[in-house]
Amino acid sequence: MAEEELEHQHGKARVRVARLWRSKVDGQPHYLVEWNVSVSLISKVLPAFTEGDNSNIVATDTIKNTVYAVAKECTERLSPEDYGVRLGKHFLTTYPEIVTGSKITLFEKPWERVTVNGQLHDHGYKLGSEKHTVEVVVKSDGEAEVTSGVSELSLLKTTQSGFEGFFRDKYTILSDTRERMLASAVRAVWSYSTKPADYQKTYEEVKDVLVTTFFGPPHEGVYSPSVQKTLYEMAQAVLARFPEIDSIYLNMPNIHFLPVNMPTVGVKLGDDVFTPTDEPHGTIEARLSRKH
Ligand SMILES: O=c1[nH]c(=O)c2[nH]c(=O)[nH]c2[nH]1
Repeated sequence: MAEEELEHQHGKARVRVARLWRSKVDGQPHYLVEWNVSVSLISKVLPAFTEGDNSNIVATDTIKNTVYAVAKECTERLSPEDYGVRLGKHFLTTYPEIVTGSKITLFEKPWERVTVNGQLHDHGYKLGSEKHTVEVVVKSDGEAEVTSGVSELSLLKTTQSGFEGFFRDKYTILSDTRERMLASAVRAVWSYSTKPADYQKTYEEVKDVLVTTFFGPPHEGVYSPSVQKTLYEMAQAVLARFPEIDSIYLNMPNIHFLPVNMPTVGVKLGDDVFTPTDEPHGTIEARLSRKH
């Protein structure tokens, strides 16, 4: 056989990790980052390719867990660059006989602290990605029926959320909790009984009422016992504030941030390292209308 050369690498791509730094002092803000991390290792595993000898493979599952474990070890807030350097070096120092190089690529999701009543919220975050949506239907009488809405209003709070006391049967695994992350990409659509003075201003104000009700006051927040209850309170707040709105539909996926649990390396369930997941997600929706 002709001489050959095999260049190879392996790793794990698109590991999503959310790192939450809870304040050491009560009543101080929480800091959250969400990173999407890919790792590729250059290592001495030629026999794995040529002979089926796996003995030197650092499993890609182990690589994924390392992303979480190193995030956990970062006890102080740090930049994605500093995290990347720490993670990349970790593989060379942990497996000096095997790993000869590492490449880390990552991006940070642009979660920003939300402003409520003119103040930065202690545990509320938002992605600046929402869209103002409109539907206009013109009937044969020439009248225009306008519905306004907002979509992709991505909100996340790092505490003041729980879910407990739900129906249990043999298929139920979920534990009760009074401490979890709550994230949603809110879609709202509302209709008017009378034309508002200013559609744009009403849109901004409805959005503000939705956001303020979701998060509660800037420091203490407000406890959410479920997405359902929070959705209802958001809809009620809009109808209470805007007499010209006669109905509002809210669609609030429950976007799960699953606590990572790796007791062997000190990563404890529900603590400060999470896997954000897009799918599957809970779907919770309702319409609240005034009774005429
Ligand atoms: O707020 C929630 N509502 C649910 O209906 C539900 N179901 C679930 O598994 N988690 C949650 N959370």
